[in-house]
Amino acid sequence: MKKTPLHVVEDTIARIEPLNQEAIQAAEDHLNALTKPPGSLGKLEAIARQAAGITGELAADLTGRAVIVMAGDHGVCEEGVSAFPQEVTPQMVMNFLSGGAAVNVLARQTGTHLFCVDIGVAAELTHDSLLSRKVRPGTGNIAREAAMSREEALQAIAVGIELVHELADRGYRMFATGEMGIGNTTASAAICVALVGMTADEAVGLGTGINEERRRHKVEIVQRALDTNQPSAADPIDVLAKVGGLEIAGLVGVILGSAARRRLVVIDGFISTAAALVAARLAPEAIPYMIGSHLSHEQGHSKLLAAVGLSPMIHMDMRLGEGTGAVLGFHFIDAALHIMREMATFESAGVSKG
Ligand SMILES: O=C(O)c1ccc[n+]([C@@H]2O[C@H](COP(=O)([O-])O)[C@@H](O)[C@H]2O)c1
Ligand SMILES: Cc1cc2nc[nH]c2cc1C
Repeated sequence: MKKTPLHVVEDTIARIEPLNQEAIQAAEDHLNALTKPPGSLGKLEAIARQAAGITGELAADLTGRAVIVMAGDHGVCEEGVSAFPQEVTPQMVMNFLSGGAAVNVLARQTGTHLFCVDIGVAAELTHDSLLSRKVRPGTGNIAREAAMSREEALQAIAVGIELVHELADRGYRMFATGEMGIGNTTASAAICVALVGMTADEAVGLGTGINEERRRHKVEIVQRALDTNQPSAADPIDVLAKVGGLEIAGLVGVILGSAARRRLVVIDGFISTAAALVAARLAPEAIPYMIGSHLSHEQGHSKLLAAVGLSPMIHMDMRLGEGTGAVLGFHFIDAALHIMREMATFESAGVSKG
C-alpha cells in the first residue's frame, strides 16, 4: 500500500540522524595541521567541518549536485502585491526548461543539474523535462481564505521528499533550493510573522520591485492574511497550509529529504529560507544539514536566517530567487573541499608552528 503523505513526512523526520562527530573532529584536526593560523579560513573551515559531519568523509566528492526549482502560483496576486503579473510564473518555467534563466547560467558554471517542478502553477504546462507534480493550480488568496488544505500541504512536502529520494538514488550528493512564484514574498512574509513573531512591516519587502506605497499595501494584506487565517505558531504545517505556498511546501520536503538522506542542502534567498524555517520547526535535527548561501536584499531575510540559525556565506544584494544564490554558494563549498584536499601541512611543507 502506498504511504500517505503524512506517513512520508513522519518517516522522513524519524530518519534524520545527528552529524558524525568523529568526522567533524577529524576535519578540525586536519584543518589545524594545514599551513595557516588556526581558524584563519573562517567560514571555509566551518563548511569543511559541516561537509565532513554530513558525509563522514574528510573531503567528499560533491560533484553530483542538483538545484531543485519548485514553481507555484499565489491567489494573493489578485490583491496587487507584486510588480509582475502572475503569468510570469509559467513563462519563467519555460525559460528554465530552455536554459535561459539566470539560475541556468549559474548552474552550468558549477556543473549543477537543474530540475524544475510544477508543484502548483496556475496554468497547464507540458515539456519533456518538466517534472509535473501539480498538487493544485495555485493557492487560495490568503487575504480571504487558506492557501491550501492541510492535506495538500502534506502532499506538497511529500513531493519534495520523494524527488530527493529519487535523485539521491541516482547519485546526487548535494542540493540547492530554488523557487519561482509571483506573489511568494507575500506568503513568505506571512510565514515570518506567524513563526518568527516579526511584525508585518518588518517582514514585508519590495519583492520583485514594488514602490514604498505598494509595500505598505502589501503589509496590510499580510496582516489581513494572518487575521483571517489565524495560523497556529505551534503547528508549522498549519502555518504553511494557511498562509504559505505550494513551492514553499515542496522545498520543505526537499530540505527534510536532504537531511534524511545525509545530503548537504544549500538554502537560497527569502522564500527558500521561509521553507527552511518550517522544516527547522518540524525537525530541528535537519538544521545541521542546511547551509545558508546569501543574504537577500529582501528586508526580512536577515531576521529570518537568524531564526533558522543560518549565517549566509555571501552578501551580493541579490533578490532573484530561482536558486541563484544557493548555486553561487556551491563555489564556496568547492573552495572549502579543495582546501581540505590540496593544502600542504606544516609538516609536509616544513613550516614552523606558532
Ligand atoms: O530569493 C529572494 O530573496 C527573492 C526576493 C524577491 C523576489 N524573489 C523572486 O520574485 C518572485 C516573488 O516576488 P513577488 O514580488 O512577486 O512576491 C519569486 O519568483 C521569487 O523567486 C526572490
Ligand atoms: C522575470 C522574473 C524572473 C524571476 N525569477 C524568479 N522570480 C522572478 C520574477 C520575475 C519577474
